[in-house]
Amino acid sequence: MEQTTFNLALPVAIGSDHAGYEYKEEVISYLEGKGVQVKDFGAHSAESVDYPDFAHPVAGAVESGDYAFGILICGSGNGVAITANKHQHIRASICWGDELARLARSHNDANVLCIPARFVDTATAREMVDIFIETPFEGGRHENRVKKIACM
Ligand SMILES: O=C(CO)[C@H](O)[C@H](O)[C@H](O)COP(=O)(O)O
Repeated sequence: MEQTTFNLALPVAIGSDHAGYEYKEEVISYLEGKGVQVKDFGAHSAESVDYPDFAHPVAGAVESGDYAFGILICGSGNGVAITANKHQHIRASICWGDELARLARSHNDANVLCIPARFVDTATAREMVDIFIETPFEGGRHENRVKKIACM
C-alpha cells in the first residue's frame, strides 16, 4: 500500500473547549503562518463551555471528507478524544509528545490530533502538529488492524 499523508489543499478543522482555547489560537496562527488553511469551529473565548459542542462538529467535518484532518484541544485531551471517537470514521488520538504523534499517524492512521493543553507546552503542541502532518500511515501490517477498528 502506498504511504499516505494528508491533502493540505483542504483546510484543517480545529476546535477546543475553554481549556484549549489559547492553544487553539496559537496553533491556528502557526498553521496559517505556514500557509495552511484552517477552519475554526470554536470555542471563541476562554469562557467555560462543554467540549462535545466543539468536538462533534470537528469530527463530523473530518468525516465529510472536506477537511484534511482535525485538531481538538481540551484540558486533558480525554473529553474531545472520547467524543470524536464516537464517529465511525474518526481515529482521534491523544498525544503529549513527538513520538506519540508520529505513532498515531504511522501505526494508527489517526485523522484527529487531540492535544491536552494542561499537560503540554505550546512548543510541543506545534511540534506535534508538524509531525502529524508530515508522518505518513505506514500501511502494511497496520492496515488490517486499522480496518478492523471500524467493523461494528
Ligand atoms: O474533557 C476534559 C477532561 O476529560 C477536558 O480536559 C476539559 O477541558 C476539562 O474537563 C475542563 O475542566 P474545567 O474544570 O471545567 O475547566
